[in-house]
Amino acid sequence: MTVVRTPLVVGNWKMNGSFERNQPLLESLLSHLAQKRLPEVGVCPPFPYLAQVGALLAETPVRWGAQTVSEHRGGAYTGQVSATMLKDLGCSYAIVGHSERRQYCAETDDAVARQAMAVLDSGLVPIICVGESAAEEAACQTLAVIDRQLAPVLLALAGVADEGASVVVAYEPVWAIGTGKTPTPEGVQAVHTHIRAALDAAGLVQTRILYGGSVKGSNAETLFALPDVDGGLIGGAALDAQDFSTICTAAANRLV
Ligand SMILES: O=C(CO)COP(=O)(O)O
Repeated sequence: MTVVRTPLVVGNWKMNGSFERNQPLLESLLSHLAQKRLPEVGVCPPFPYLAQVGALLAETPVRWGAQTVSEHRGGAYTGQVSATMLKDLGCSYAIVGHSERRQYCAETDDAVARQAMAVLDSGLVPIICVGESAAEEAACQTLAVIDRQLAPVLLALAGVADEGASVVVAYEPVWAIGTGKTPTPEGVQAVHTHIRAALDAAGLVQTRILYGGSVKGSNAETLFALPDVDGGLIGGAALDAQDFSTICTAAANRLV
């Protein structure tokens, strides 16, 4: 049986944007995307801009989501935002376990798995990030690190395997983020093959695997032509409407 996975491109704005800059960026993006064959496309601005972005993107093909989320459902967790609140804001996605959160906010593999389940339980799609550091890559630990990061997620998802289409995994080598460096296409494919096998073994055949880390308009086509790359998670290039739209169009080549 051939499994069809809709290609997906998500822009992670990180801690960038302002009310003033968001509107022209999105208007320009929408005009670049108009009349194009599109994959599924989303943007994840900082929390304060979700309502603005949601209002600008309502009735357009572009969806929106958050960059992190609480693992808790509600209550005395000062400063945290729950998945149901994101749902109220019209979000489609929440990124969890981004390496910047693992690094700067000490998020653990188990906490990331709990966040992913909170997102899933609220009817949103978790985009679960995994990836090795430069030191881990140099020590040939890439696959071991990814297995360790994915293990609690796969355990938590064991009971909800039929929700595979509602889960996304993003492979982001930490050393490729914001550096202009990317693994070779063979290197990307090797890791994606490994993740694909782990997901398939867990019954998550519909789960999409994105690549992230210095994706640009200039390399997107090569990366998205790889058999197990279902799209991309884009940082810096998502802040440039033209570059981001080129990346989106490259992913549309995967549409069947
Ligand atoms: O971290 C990333 C997306 O989540 C990737 O960032 P860059 O595309 O800027 O390398």
